[in-house]
Amino acid sequence: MNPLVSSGLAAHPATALSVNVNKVALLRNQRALTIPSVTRIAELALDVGAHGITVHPRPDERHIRAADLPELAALLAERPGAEFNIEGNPFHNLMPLVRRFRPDQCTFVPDAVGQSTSDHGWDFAADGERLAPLIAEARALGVRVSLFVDADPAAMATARALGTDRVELYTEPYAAAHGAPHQREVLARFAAAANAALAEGLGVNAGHDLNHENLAEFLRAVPGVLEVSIGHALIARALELGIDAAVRELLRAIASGARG
Ligand SMILES: CC(=O)[C@@H](O)[C@H](O)COP(=O)(O)O
Ligand SMILES: NCC(=O)COP(=O)(O)O
Repeated sequence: MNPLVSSGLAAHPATALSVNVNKVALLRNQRALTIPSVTRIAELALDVGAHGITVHPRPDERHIRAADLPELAALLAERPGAEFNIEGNPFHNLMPLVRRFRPDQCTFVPDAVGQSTSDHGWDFAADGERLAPLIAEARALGVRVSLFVDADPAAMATARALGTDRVELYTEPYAAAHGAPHQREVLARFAAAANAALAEGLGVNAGHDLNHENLAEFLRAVPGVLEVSIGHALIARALELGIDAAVRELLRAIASGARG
């Protein structure tokens, strides 16, 4: 049963929380040591109710390394229902990892090799033709595919035609608008994009710069969000509160958003 429901945090199955552990690896990589342990933090997050773990092993291995994935995959394999989501650019280093680890989900992100962080969704006019066979390959391996997209309702029919299972709405524009006068307008755009995706039969994920302060409002305004992946702000909060409390804080925000 969904931990949110079993824990009483939600009256019904709600949006799943996937904890992104990139920033644990970023800190670990500053020394030739094994602490903080990416796998241990992932384990603690799952223990307190996170639905899954997300990693974004970038080609330069600035944080998550390919060597981190076997232990994480083994941890998740021990947890029935817990999901492993591997993000990356399928034209760079992602596909060999998808083929080897066959995660529950892979999220195709159009980042350039040296890009400082993810900051835009796919340009299907430019890349759609190259994406389609890779989407088909991942799905044939039994891996759900999610495409990282901007909140553009007009792009959802193309996303569907490319064969993806889900889209992940890039939420930094919402996070940047949170609390500002134009927040309502920005949320309306995200709601329109989510409704367009749902109308195409796509699942809706969301992520980037979501946090305990902005998450509930997002979920109240944007329909059908199956999964949020949250990393940077969660790990920052965990430095203050501890990982248990930081994850529980987000689970409460999800439950609050689900209640409307
Ligand atoms: C795709 C996305 O928005 C994030 O999942 C991404 O993993 C952030 O990457 P960094 O942690 O390297 O900023
Ligand atoms: N896909 C978004 C993600 O995994 C984490 O993004 P962030 O919370 O680190 O901005």
